[in-house]
Amino acid sequence: MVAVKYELIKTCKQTGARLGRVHTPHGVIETPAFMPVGTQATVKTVSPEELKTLDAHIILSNTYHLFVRPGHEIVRKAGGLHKFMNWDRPILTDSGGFQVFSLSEMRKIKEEGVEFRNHLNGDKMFISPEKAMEIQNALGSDIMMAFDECAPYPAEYDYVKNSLERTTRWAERCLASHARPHDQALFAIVQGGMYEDLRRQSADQLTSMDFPGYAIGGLSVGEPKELMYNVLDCTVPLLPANKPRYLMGVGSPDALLDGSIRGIDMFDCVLPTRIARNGTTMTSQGRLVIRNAKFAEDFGPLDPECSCYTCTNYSRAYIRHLIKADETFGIRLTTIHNLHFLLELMRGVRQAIMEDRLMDFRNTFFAKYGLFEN
Ligand SMILES: Nc1nc2c(CCc3ccccc3)c3nc[nH]c3cc2c(=O)[nH]1
Ligand SMILES: [Zn+2]
Repeated sequence: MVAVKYELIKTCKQTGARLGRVHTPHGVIETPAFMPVGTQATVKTVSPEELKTLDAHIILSNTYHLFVRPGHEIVRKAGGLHKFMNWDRPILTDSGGFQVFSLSEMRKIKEEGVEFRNHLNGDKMFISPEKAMEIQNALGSDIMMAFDECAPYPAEYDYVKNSLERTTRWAERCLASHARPHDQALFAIVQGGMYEDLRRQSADQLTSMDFPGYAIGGLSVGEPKELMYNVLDCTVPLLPANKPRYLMGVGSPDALLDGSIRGIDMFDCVLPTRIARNGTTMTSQGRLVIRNAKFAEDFGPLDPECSCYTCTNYSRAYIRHLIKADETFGIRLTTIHNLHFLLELMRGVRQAIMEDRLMDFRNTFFAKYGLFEN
């Protein structure tokens, strides 16, 4: 049996969105899906039981972070990441290249791999495609990402072309050093920057190697949203319809909707957990910054339309007090709400695809969501 199998349930008649299921050794992921990020083997401040209550089907973690701390050998000795963090549902791990570039100083890219300094203690370290596979194998993630280079934005055409060709060679090396193809699926990552012909070159080279799933990388790196959508419009059709498509690093509510409409199945984003830590919440009327003085005596729920643990049991005034007092419980409450908000949004997307009304669902959401901003 292969590690990951995609089941296409139906395609929305109004849009290019698909309803599907990704079957993995640790369970099924209903798609389109939002995947919470747990970079250091925890979705910050939230327990696995709470994640199950929120009905998160899969969580993400990071090769780079677990390599530099505590070290992948410790996780391997613990019996793998599922055991280590007490999460028995699917786990996807990123391959580390992106994090090296966003976190560590003095990194050097070579054909062999990437040399960098451990961002915690300055030690010189090295990750190659083979090393990235060894680490993810030790972690035991259900879905591993190929070792790639996410080209910076903006970047020269020639740089992006050389970079995507190296990423393709690295993907071949990942495939060649894949120890457990029956338990762990290896997804390739399409690069090519914002150049349509380079996206096509990257997609054609990688789809010819027949991976069980494909990610679209090199986006959500500071480019304007419409540029991201242009890249999606030219890249998604090049990917096989019978495999999952994962848009890396994308998770704002509007992008989840417009990415789903363009046929993306899996999304990740640190946004819901990251903004929660400074008290910013996503509500049906848009972003609400709970620190704002106007909520000091507001004893209503964060979001009157939300049924999550936070909105059922606590008031804006109380959450504002906790965040102002830097109380961890306040961050737990905003994180639980934000995760519920995005997971609930994707449940709505899946229901709308089932009923062929995703464009209506999107337009209704957009009409309300911007209210708080202006
Ligand atoms: N390997 C890789 N990762 C990316 C991430 C991290 C996603 C991630 C996965 C798992 C855990 C955390 C983050 C990106 N985030 C924003 N844009 C991104 C682009 C890429 C990319 O091109 N390649
Ligand atoms: Zn809520």
